[in-house]
Amino acid sequence: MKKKHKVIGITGGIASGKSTVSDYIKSKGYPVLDADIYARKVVEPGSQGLKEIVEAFGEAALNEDGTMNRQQVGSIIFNDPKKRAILNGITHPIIRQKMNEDRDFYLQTTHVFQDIPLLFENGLERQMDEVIVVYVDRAVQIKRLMTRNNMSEADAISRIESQMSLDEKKDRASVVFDNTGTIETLYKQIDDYLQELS
Ligand SMILES: CC(C)(COP(=O)(O)OP(=O)(O)OC[C@H]1O[C@@H](n2cnc3c(N)ncnc32)[C@H](O)[C@@H]1O)[C@@H](O)C(=O)NCCC(=O)NCCS
Ligand SMILES: Nc1ncnc2c1ncn2[C@@H]1O[C@H](COP(=O)(O)OP(=O)(O)OP(=O)(O)O)[C@@H](O)[C@H]1O
Repeated sequence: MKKKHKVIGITGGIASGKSTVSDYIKSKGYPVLDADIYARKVVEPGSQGLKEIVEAFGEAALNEDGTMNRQQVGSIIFNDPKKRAILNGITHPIIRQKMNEDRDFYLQTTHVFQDIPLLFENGLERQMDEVIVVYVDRAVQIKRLMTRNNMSEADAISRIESQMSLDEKKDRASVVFDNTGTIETLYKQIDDYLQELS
C-alpha cells in the first residue's frame, strides 16, 4: 500500500535552533516551510497586513521607506501581551492560509516540514502527524539569543517569556532534538530521525 506523506512540525523556543534544524533538513532535500518567512511576506509594503498594523499601532510602526519597523513593533509586542494578541490576530490567519496552500502542494509528492515557532501556542499540533521540538537548556538559550541579536539579558528574557515554556513544549513533543550541545550532536539526531522517516 502507498505510504501517506507526513506533515511534520518543527518548533521550539526563540533561538533554540529551529532554523539550524530546518536548514539541515532542507539540505537533505525535504521542503521546509518557515512561518517567520511567511510572516515577513504578509507585512510587505502595500499588503493588507501592514495596513492593519498601521491602523492598530500608528505610523511609528513604519520605517521611512514604508517597510515595517520590526524593531519598534517588536519592542512593543514583546513587552505587552494585549498588543501581541492584536498583532497575532492580524498576521496569523494570513500566514496560516498561505502556508497551508504550499503544504498541500508539496504533500502530493513528499513529506513536508513546517517550522512554526508558535505551533503549540496556536494549537496547531492537531494539523501535524508529528511534532519535533528543538530543545535547549535555558541558560544556553539566553546566551545564544543575546549573542545572535546583540541584545541585553533583560530583552532576551522578555522574548523567551512571551512564548510557552520550552519545558512544556518538550513534554508535548513527539520527537525531541536536544540542541544544548554542539551542532554535530544536533545533526546526528536529525540524521537518525530522517533515516527512520525514509
Ligand atoms: C514582532 C516582530 C515584528 C519582530 O521582528 P524580528 O525581526 O525582531 O523577529 P523575527 O520575525 O525574526 O522573529 C524572531 C522570533 O521571535 C519569536 N516571535 C515572533 N513573533 C512572536 C509573537 N507574536 N509571539 C511570540 N514570539 C514571537 C519567534 O520565535 C520568532 O522565530 C515579528 O516577529 C512579527 O511580525 N511577529 C508577528 C508574526 C508572528 O507571530 N511570527 C512568528 C511566527 S508565526
Ligand atoms: N549547537 C549550537 N551550538 C552553538 N550555536 C548554535 C547551535 N545551534 C544554533 N546555534 C546558534 O544559535 C542561534 C539560534 O539558532 P537558530 O537561529 O537556528 O534558532 P531559531 O530557533 O531558528 O531562532 P528564532 O526563534 O529566533 O527564529 C544562531 O545564532 C545559531 O547559529
